[in-house]
Amino acid sequence: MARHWADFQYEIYLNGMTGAVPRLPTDLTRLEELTEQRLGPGPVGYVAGSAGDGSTARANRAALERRRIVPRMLRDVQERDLSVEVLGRALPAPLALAPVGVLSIMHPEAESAAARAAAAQGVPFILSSASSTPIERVAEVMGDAERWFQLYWSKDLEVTRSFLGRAKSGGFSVLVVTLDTPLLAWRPRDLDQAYLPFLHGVGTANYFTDPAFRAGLAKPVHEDPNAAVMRFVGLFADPGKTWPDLAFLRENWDGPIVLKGVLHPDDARLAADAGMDGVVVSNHGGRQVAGSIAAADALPGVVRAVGDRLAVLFDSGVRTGADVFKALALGARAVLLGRPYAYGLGLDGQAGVEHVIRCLLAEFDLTLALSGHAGPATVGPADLVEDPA
Ligand SMILES: Cc1cc2nc3c(=O)[nH]c(=O)nc-3n(C[C@H](O)[C@H](O)[C@H](O)COP(=O)(O)O)c2cc1C
Ligand SMILES: CCCCCCC(=O)C(=O)O
Repeated sequence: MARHWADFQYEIYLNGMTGAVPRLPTDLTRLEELTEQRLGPGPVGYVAGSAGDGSTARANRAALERRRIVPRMLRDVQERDLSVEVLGRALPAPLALAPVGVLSIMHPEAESAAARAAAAQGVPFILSSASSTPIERVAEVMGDAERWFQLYWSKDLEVTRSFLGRAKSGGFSVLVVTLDTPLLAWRPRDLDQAYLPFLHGVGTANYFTDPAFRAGLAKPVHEDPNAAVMRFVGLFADPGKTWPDLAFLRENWDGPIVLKGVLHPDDARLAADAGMDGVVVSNHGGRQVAGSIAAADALPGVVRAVGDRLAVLFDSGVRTGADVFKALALGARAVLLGRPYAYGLGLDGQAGVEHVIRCLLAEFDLTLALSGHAGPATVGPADLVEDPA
């Protein structure tokens, strides 16, 4: 019998009989405010902030909220199975943790704690190439759990080659290539505080320990940390890349490749034509193009264009189990979760991330059941209407 994620609610109520209440809120939309109270304004601003006037981040939420579920009754939802197949992998639920860089600003155990939490709950962890923890150290704590690697496609070919090799050796099986960050966007919340973690003593150890990255430095990182930071900022991405360049990645990675940050159906078609295996419909949580289309509004067009050729994943704005349901109804195979798990990490380390995963999936399980579905396979556009308001 498949795991019933909804049982978490009775675990909470039963614990309550001894007077215990959850350490963190079960409504994940409350985590941001709590993190803000507990951690300094710089780190929280970096995580919570977005591009320009914040309109894209707001639009992400509005596009999900505008769509309403129309529940169906009397459909035998006693036994439920949330598992899905994504890119040839059997996942216990349609969820993965999105790549989030420099997690040490949230918690000293950073990516290791988040990866342990994902592994404990059976959810894939997508390690950012801008992580505070080297690939190898994250791999060590993950046992044989599912792990994917996110690549910022560097200007330096040798650094890219080195990352691909290290990720492969560490058992990372899917490559997620982020396309929407060839430059860092205009982010007023960080600018007003003149705070960017990478320039404020929070190194990306993943780069700083990389042999190809270090080979380009005149002095060891500890002797000239500023030079290391400037080399990172100068090469982490490459605004000069174009679609034909994907051939290099296809030749140098033998597992599935997923392009993250696709919003236009034509870009999704180009991804399929380039031999990619999937796309993440995402606007980077509203952190890149202020004024861009909400990710949930872009999803149906991408699904129509390539849903039969590529695995279509989704992120940006997912905060509730109902959001996961809505993304699937719009055609996503699975969703990635960003900020909420970073807040969970900041508030309670590994336990906080596990709490976030369990709350989200319990609520998703209940949303499915209460809407008349025993699993993700039967969820579709007919389950949603657009709120006219
Ligand atoms: C603090 C922070 C750092 C991020 N770092 C990365 C990164 O290193 N690589 C990447 O592809 N996306 C990165 N993202 C974007 C996430 O992967 C994801 O697309 C986004 O957070 C989803 O939106 P949500 O936060 O509303 O769930 C980052 C997001 C945040 C909030
Ligand atoms: C100058 C390095 C920027 C890394 C971007 C990390 C990220 O994806 C985000 O902040 O969003």
